[in-house]
Amino acid sequence: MKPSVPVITVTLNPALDKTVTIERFEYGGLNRIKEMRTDAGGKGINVAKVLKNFEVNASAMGFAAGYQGQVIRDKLETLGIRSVLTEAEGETRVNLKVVDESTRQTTELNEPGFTVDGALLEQFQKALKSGAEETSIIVLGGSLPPGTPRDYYRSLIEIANTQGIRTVLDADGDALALGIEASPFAIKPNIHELEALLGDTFDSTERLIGAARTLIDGGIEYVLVSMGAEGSLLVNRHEAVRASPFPITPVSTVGAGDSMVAALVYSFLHGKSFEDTARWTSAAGTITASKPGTQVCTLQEVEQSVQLVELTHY
Ligand SMILES: Nc1ncnc2c1ncn2[C@@H]1O[C@H](COP(=O)(O)OP(=O)(O)OP(=O)(O)O)[C@@H](O)[C@H]1O
Ligand SMILES: O=P(O)(O)OC[C@@]1(O)O[C@H](CO)[C@@H](O)[C@@H]1O
Repeated sequence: MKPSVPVITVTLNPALDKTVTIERFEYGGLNRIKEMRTDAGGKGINVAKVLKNFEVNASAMGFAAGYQGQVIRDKLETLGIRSVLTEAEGETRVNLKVVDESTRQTTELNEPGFTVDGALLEQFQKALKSGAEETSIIVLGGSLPPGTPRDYYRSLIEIANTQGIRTVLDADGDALALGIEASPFAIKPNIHELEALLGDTFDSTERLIGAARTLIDGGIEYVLVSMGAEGSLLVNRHEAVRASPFPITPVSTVGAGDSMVAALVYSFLHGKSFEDTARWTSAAGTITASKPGTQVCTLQEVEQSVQLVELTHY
């Protein structure tokens, strides 16, 4: 019997994340690297890593190319994550994450990635359709590789909708703007992505809730907005809760947003209350922000800290 796979994550543009730590980053100067690590990255892949830690069976689908693509597959296999990454031509990107120890800030340098063609994209749609037969949630995350039509997420969400599968979209720019036209079940923009999407700035929680409700009126069920150290806001048609993270020493915030997406999926699968969902997503993001490289939170760490998240109801 085939094992049931409740979640598929889609990463069309994966990356080998190379995180370098520098004592004090000097723009325009010579910077000596103190520590370095590489992780399998890309938003959907990070979500799959967290779900693995949360004991949820997930399949990481998408593309990969060349030597770096194989490194990613091998790393996922070592982590015990099932991956179905269709081979593309060229080479998978290396995304450089520079952690400045003095400011605790991370600067990200993301490559565009390999180029894909129409035939490969069509093949992927078919693979997703048949792979999703036993799936209840599909997560679509990250940038689209060059050659991908900007409305590709919309087409994948439409496929999921016709199969009665819930979707969570975490993208920015046109990929997000066009993707939401198909009414994904949930989205997780950060505040900057949301402001860019709606062409406005939101200087109060009330205004932010109003913006989220505009999207909900368009057919999305849940909007989770992340705001870095300022925490997050979870909104649906009836409720809105702001979550303030517990104090941490940020080490590398890369993957923090993806950990929130994974906790959102986990909360949906376990039928958690709206309030608990706000706690779980916040705790997951916060713990990952306190870890080096693209390393992510564990189930035990999140369970131990959910009660430390402070909630404000609106
Ligand atoms: N400096 C910080 N201190 C405490 N918590 C943080 C900090 N930075 C991030 N977090 C936690 O991580 C969550 C997600 O952060 P952020 O809004 O930066 O996500 P993001 O931009 O989607 O990140 P990424 O795309 O790199 O995964 C926040 O809601 C918060 O809980
Ligand atoms: O360039 P994209 O696809 O928008 O984002 C890719 C990326 O920055 O997102 C993840 C963190 O969320 C990293 O693992 C990866 O390098």
